[in-house]
Amino acid sequence: MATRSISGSNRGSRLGAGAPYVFISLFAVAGLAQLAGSDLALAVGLALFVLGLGHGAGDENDGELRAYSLVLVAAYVVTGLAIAALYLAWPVLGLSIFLAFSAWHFARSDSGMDLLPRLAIAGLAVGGSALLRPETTATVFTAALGEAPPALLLLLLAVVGCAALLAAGGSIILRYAGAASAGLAALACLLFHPVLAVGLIFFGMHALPVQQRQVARYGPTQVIKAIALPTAVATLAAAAIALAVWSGWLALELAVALAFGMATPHMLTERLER
Ligand SMILES: CC1=C(/C=C/C(C)=C/C=C/C(C)=C/C=O)C(C)(C)CCC1
Repeated sequence: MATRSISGSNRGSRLGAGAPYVFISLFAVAGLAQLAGSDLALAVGLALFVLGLGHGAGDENDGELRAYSLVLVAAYVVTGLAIAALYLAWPVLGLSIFLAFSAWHFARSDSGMDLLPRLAIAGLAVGGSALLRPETTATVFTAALGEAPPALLLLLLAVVGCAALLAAGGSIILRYAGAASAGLAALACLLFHPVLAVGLIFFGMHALPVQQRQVARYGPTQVIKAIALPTAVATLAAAAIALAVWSGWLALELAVALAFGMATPHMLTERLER
């Protein structure tokens, strides 16, 4: 599948590009969840986001992966809460900024893929569902925002999705490394509930390849030492938030604000050692 790199941009591991089998297995699980109904699709989609938390739980800078210091943890949480507050004050602006950061973050993710498929995957993650499943996407955004999203935002996302679809097609024709993944990302957006499609792209094409690269570069012991505690805390927090929303204790908008807020410092600080 990932047969050739013409850009020469693939340093080190090509796991992300060369592991479509992992992704195909995940895709099959997602397909079963989708067939079982939208509740399970949503649950599996959210679970995939939680499974990917570890890729950003360590402080990876200056060619090293270490545990976050207490000062950095405090700065991270304060920044995350400030962004969550911003999102609650201006949800549409907050969502737009979050999606823009996410696209940038996915596009530069060190997944062993060439640039065009990486751009395709990034564009599909934020705009693929708006293009291919517009009604469900509008419903999900309405629930997340607490208000209907502006038509202009949905249109812009669909345009991004369209460009990304073309980039995925181009990647396949030109047989870039990562083309198979880009094609599967497009298929996911077409076939799956938006949260499941984006969860699959996030975990299978971003978090997992990044984590695999970390293990290859620093060794499993170093990775576990750096990420175990924050991953456990973040996973417990995510489970507590999900439970609180499910039992009606926490408004969904607040949970989404916390999720977007806590993901943003990671996108801003991670240099991915390029
Ligand atoms: C488009 C779209 C979504 C986008 C989610 C994104 C873009 C998440 C990005 C997460 C990142 C980048 C985490 C850090 O590494 C939602 C909210 C699931 C709702 C359904 C449609």
